[in-house]
Amino acid sequence: MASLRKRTQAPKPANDAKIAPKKRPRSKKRESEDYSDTQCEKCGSGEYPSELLLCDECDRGFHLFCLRPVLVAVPRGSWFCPSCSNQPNPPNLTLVQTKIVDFFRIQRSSRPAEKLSQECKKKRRRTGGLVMSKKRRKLLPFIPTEDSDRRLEQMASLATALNATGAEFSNELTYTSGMAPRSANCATLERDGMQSLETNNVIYLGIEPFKESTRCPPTANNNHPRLLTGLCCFKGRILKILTLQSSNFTFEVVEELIGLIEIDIRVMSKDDTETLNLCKTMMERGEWPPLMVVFDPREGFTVEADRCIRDLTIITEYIGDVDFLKNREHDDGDSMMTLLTAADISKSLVICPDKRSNIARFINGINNHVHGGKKKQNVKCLRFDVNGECRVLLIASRDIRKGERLYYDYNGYENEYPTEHFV
Ligand SMILES: C[S@@+](CC[C@H](N)C(=O)[O-])C[C@H]1O[C@@H](n2cnc3c(N)ncnc32)[C@H](O)[C@@H]1O
Repeated sequence: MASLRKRTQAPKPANDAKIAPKKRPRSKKRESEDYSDTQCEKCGSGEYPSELLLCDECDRGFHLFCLRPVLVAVPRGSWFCPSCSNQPNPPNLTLVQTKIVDFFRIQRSSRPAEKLSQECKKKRRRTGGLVMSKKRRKLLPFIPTEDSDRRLEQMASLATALNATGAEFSNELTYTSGMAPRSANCATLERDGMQSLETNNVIYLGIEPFKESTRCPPTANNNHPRLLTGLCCFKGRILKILTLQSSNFTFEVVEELIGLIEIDIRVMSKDDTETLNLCKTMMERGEWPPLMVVFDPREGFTVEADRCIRDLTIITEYIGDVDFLKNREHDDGDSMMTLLTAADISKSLVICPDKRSNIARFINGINNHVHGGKKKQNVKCLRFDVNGECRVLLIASRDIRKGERLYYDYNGYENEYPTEHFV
């Protein structure tokens, strides 16, 4: 089975075996040839042969990690090196802006865009300014750039990146025949419990050990059947709940979660759902998040903040075709995202943004293997239960300066996504 390289915030599925990338399988006529002395054209070394990729045209070798941008998996099908492929590098970043409105299917609204901006600011005022305990902080809507010409440039940059990668724009998860139906996206199936935007559950990830059966903590919502399994915090300790009986409020702790050093405190409420909907409505009307897609020779496409963005601001939802994980075991896409990790692995879902997507798939990842990699992180990837369906959001995890590049951790609880060669 090919290695399934996907970004995920969920624990690694039990049957998802990790296999190092293999040397590219050669076509039959080359079967007899000896490649043992192949060297990488970039670094000149023949080391790490399992990461050496051979060009199907010139037969020269390239380490996956020496390519720019870095390749994280051996591509399926033919692969041509930079000189044999016709792809310009960097790609041409010009796009006729008159087509932008059609490209993004912007609605010509009877309600002026400024009105939405005001609504958005009013909402921020309600939550901003106050000194609140961290667990009461709410998600914030993004604030679009005021200059409409600049917004067009932002949209053009995304349209260009989407065109270059052959993807169509979409701002909603898509359910296509032959893939997972919408009914498969059922948050109750989530193995580790989801946070509901409808409830007030507080999820903490921490480092303290704990092992015993105990009374249900007040933070767990006993009326909520979705939380029969999940994580919760009790007196500062992190518990993974196996059973939660609403009659006597007891639960069994199956696992202590040690080593999840990220302290993550979120209160989800109806307000957050409203905020998410506001962001979507703004985008439908051309009130765009202040983000610019740029091309970097080392990182490929990457996303920059085009104005300052405050901590906890919704940056974007992760969008693409929803499919069963089992259908994607041989997919070499580097942008697959976990949507649902079900106890029954055949029901687990992923988001595949290769055909339809938005700006989320161009946001780059931190290097999990270098000291200071985490410092670059300014975005968090969070999964939510929104009205019974799983959704993935990218949210600012601190204040972000104008011009700063956005990065998040492609690996949640495991290090399945290979980031060791990331800048
Ligand atoms: C989800 S895509 C992100 C967008 C991508 N840069 C592109 O051009 O389409 C993930 C891929 O981006 C590249 N990438 C992401 N983060 C990176 C980093 N910090 N350094 C170098 N390459 C990175 C890797 O090639 C990875 O396979």
